[in-house]
Amino acid sequence: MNVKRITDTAVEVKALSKVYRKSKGNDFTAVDNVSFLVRQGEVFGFLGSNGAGKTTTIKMMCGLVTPTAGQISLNGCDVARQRSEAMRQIGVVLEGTRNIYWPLTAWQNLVYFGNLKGCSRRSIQERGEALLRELELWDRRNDMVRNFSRGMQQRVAIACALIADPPILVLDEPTLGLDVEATQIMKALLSRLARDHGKTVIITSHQLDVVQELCERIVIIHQGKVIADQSLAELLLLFRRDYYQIKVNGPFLGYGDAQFSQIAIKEEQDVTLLTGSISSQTKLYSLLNKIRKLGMPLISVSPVEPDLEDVFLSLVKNEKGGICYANNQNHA
Ligand SMILES: Nc1ncnc2c1ncn2[C@@H]1O[C@H](COP(=O)(O)OP(=O)(O)OP(=O)(O)O)[C@@H](O)[C@H]1O
Repeated sequence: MNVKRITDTAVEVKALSKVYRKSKGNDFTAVDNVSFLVRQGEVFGFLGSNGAGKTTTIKMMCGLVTPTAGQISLNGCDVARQRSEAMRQIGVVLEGTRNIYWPLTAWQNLVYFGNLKGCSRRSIQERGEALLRELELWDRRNDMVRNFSRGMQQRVAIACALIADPPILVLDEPTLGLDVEATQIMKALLSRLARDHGKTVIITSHQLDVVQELCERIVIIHQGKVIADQSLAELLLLFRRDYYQIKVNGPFLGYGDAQFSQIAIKEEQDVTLLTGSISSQTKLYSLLNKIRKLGMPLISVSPVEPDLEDVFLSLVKNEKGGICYANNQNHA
């Protein structure tokens, strides 16, 4: 049992915490006792609202931030104690930073990062060509990346992260700022990397439709703590029985009313859609009563299948945080 778990696990994050020391003792806990596993070869989603602690966790995984407590192991190599071996396991593309050099060509970037990671000249030539062909950039290899579209720059960054052939690839917001076509290309690429090349792909994203399409398993963190750790299928089932959509005519008139605090509100042309987890008939009738009192004409009430965005909002909006804690770490 143990052996299977060790060989199957690509990333093990155990009781990880990060406290940022601030002046006058105002310390801030960005990551709070976080544990999760990522299996080899899976596409894994690491989700959370702004400021939840995702980037801090990822930076600890790739050795850029030192944890206050806890351990991270990458394919069995401890990031703190076997640093160089652990770093050989992982390629990272961080969001909001220049992961590649804009005045260099795509090819020069690959050579630069290949050298930095200690790859031989031959392996840079062979792997660099294979990567650029796979990412459909071979014909543009001699163009400066400054002149590339954002989607192409993102693909060059992924090629550079993969030049030393690490088994784990971590991508922070891989589809941010990409148009529909570039997003499709990126999604297909990430699926292929896991399916055909056996890579473990970890992504963070606020684009939950992308995550829903790609990821087999998902961890959600909120205020530094894990609030869900499930397969996508299990997450989607969490609120299935008590998820309703209420359709009313006209604009929403209940902003600021606490009764709607956990309901997603979407105004669409002449109608408003109120969607959320309504866990009892009493709550449903009380909500309908409120809608009547506010003078919003009711069109329909129907049970709906929640998507990942609905589930995410229900978990994160839950005032008690953690009450919906959904955990399934049984990977054996
Ligand atoms: N170097 C730092 N010093 C102090 N606080 C920091 C530092 N880096 C991050 N934080 C704080 O830690 C918290 C978590 O930040 P982090 O960047 O990990 O969140 P995130 O989940 O990646 O958010 P986003 O989705 O907005 O990128 C935030 O409140 C942030 O302000």
